[in-house]
Amino acid sequence: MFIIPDLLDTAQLREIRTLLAEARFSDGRQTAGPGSRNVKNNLQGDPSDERIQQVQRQVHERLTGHPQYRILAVPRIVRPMTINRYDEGMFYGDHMDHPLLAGDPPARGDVSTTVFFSAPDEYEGGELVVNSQSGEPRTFKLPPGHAVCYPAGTLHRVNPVTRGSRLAAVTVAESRIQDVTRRELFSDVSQITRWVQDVAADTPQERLANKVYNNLMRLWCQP
Ligand SMILES: O=C(O)CCC(=O)C(=O)O
Ligand SMILES: [Fe+2]
Repeated sequence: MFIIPDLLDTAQLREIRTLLAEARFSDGRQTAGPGSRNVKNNLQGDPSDERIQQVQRQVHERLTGHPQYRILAVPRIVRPMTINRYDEGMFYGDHMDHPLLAGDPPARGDVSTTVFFSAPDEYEGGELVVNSQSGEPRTFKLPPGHAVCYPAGTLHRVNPVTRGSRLAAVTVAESRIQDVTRRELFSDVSQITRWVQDVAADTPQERLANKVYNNLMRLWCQP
């Protein structure tokens, strides 16, 4: 699980909020699977609305190009963003994101992401609660523009919003490395390799670090 601070800057957030103020939203239950239909009560941006498409594209581009996301999620396929809105009384109860993502190309769900658009003081409730591997749940109510990524196989929920409205974008990605422990180890190795490349360019140590990194990639990464 990791946080990407300031994935979106103030100007982008302002533009997104302006677009979403006018955009069409429809009942999120329409896209819920059988396992989550009864616990889902939110609104989703209508993907046929040009304003929604613009927000989807902008956030997707920022996320998929972000160095921290690339290193930590090792994404292969990142699904289009879904724009979620929770007005007063809305929530999304405990559920898991679907392991197989329909679409072209089909993908496996490995890493889920929420990008927060609303400031924490604009709404009450609405926390994203993610059950971690150890069973101790973690609660997120992040500043606008921040993102949180967590393994798609963890149970999570959005608490009922009791005042105001909560806007966020979510997506699920297939990682080049399915196993979460390997993914973390690979991210660590890629970070230390970059550091060695910086401080010890053209040394046997750099060549060794590159070798380990490349061979781990060959061993674990799906092309
Ligand atoms: O809005 C969120 O933060 C997460 C929503 C969610 O879990 C989902 O759309 O699958
Ligand atoms: Fe979810």
